[in-house]
Amino acid sequence: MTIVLGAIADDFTGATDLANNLVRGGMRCVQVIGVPNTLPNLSQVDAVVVALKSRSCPVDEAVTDSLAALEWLQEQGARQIFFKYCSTFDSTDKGNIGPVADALLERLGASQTVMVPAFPINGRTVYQGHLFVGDRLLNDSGMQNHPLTPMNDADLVRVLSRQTPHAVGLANRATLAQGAEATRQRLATLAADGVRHVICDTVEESDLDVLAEATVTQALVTGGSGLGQALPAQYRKQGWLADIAEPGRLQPASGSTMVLSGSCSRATLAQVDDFLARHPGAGFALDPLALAKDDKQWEQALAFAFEHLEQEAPMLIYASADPEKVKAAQAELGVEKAGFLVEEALSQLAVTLVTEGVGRLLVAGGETSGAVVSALGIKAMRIGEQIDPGVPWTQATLGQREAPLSLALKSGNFGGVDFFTRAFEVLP
Ligand SMILES: Nc1ncnc2c1ncn2[C@@H]1O[C@H](COP(=O)(O)OP(=O)(O)OP(=O)(O)O)[C@@H](O)[C@H]1O
Ligand SMILES: O=C(O)[C@@H](O)C(=O)CO
Repeated sequence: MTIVLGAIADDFTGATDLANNLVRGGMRCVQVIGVPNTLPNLSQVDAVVVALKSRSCPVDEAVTDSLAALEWLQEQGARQIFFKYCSTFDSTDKGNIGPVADALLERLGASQTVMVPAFPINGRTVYQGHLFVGDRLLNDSGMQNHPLTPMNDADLVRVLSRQTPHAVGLANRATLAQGAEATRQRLATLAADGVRHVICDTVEESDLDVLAEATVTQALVTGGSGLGQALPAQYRKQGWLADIAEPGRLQPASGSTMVLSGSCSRATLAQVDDFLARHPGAGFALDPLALAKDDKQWEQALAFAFEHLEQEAPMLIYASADPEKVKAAQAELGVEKAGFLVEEALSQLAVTLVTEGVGRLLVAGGETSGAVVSALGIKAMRIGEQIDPGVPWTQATLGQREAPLSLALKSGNFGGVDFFTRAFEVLP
């Protein structure tokens, strides 16, 4: 039994986002953390998403890890490879989207791939190659303040051209409106002209269906999870998928609840405020400047958490802060150290508190989720019910727990304003 789709995700929340859409498309999907040391049982699996922490690491590391994931997915017989990155194209002029896509194409012996970041249901659209978040251009959406990958240019052809030596082209909406065959022709014409990466307009969900039909036989596709919601139907048309599988049912959740947030996105800041308004006194703020001095603040956070564990009360521990505070910490500590201090503190709190009884854990932020999940030693996750578009509940088996850990990894920009409260209400 071979798998149909093998996906390589550049962060952990993006991995669960894509896995969620594949499951909602009727595929049996498993998410693994990194390349597995031991082969999981894939006999009843149609798609595997390999979650990496390769979005903001050095380019060479991102390429090496992505190629290792590709090799493993090819060994599982994947018919198509999907490189999943952020719907807001989170990257810098160094990469890592361009260099990783180039390396995957070269290893696959392919000459072209499509770049489809859009996820219209969550307000991510592309028009004439320009990325919008809602009605704002990317560089005016708040993503210009991202702590690690500030996005200051919405023109994706220009952005990607700074990351790769190869030609970047555009398949615009006028082409997509003519249907899948016209889109295929456009891609072929661009390929004949040596264009290796094609940014694809996407304004409505129907554009994703056209792109999925036009690219289902391409060795590599890349983008956000939106394309992942359209591809399963095309796999069925190809005869690669037998039936529509029901979403996996998670086991009943158990243990105390906890929210950890390292995301500084506008959406997450609003979710933090909403939680604190609903649960006065249930939040503890971490500050990287304090964390840099000594262990005092971390110990205070732990004491806060133990107090709430005893009361079985909801709790939020967060470093989420407005751009001015983030920039001040980065100015004093450096971007990388500030980020590391927060990720380290949150991940170590997660390890201690899961051992002490937390069984329902919500983590906000992709890099933050990567640090927490890796510190917990999680190797694979089952995908459950969707909470909001792009964010499902998942479950993972941990050595130290009899019952599985219920885990929601929330992409920074996703989820309704009441997400930190409502997520636990929809958990089975
Ligand atoms: N107060 C702070 N000062 C400086 N850096 C911070 C602060 N709080 C969080 N960070 C860092 O900012 C980064 C946030 O990235 P993360 O990917 O976790 O969130 P996000 O980008 O909003 O989520 P996503 O990637 O899912 O969109 C992390 O490295 C985190 O450690
Ligand atoms: O596509 C998105 O926006 C998310 O899945 C993501 O990548 C968050 O890091």
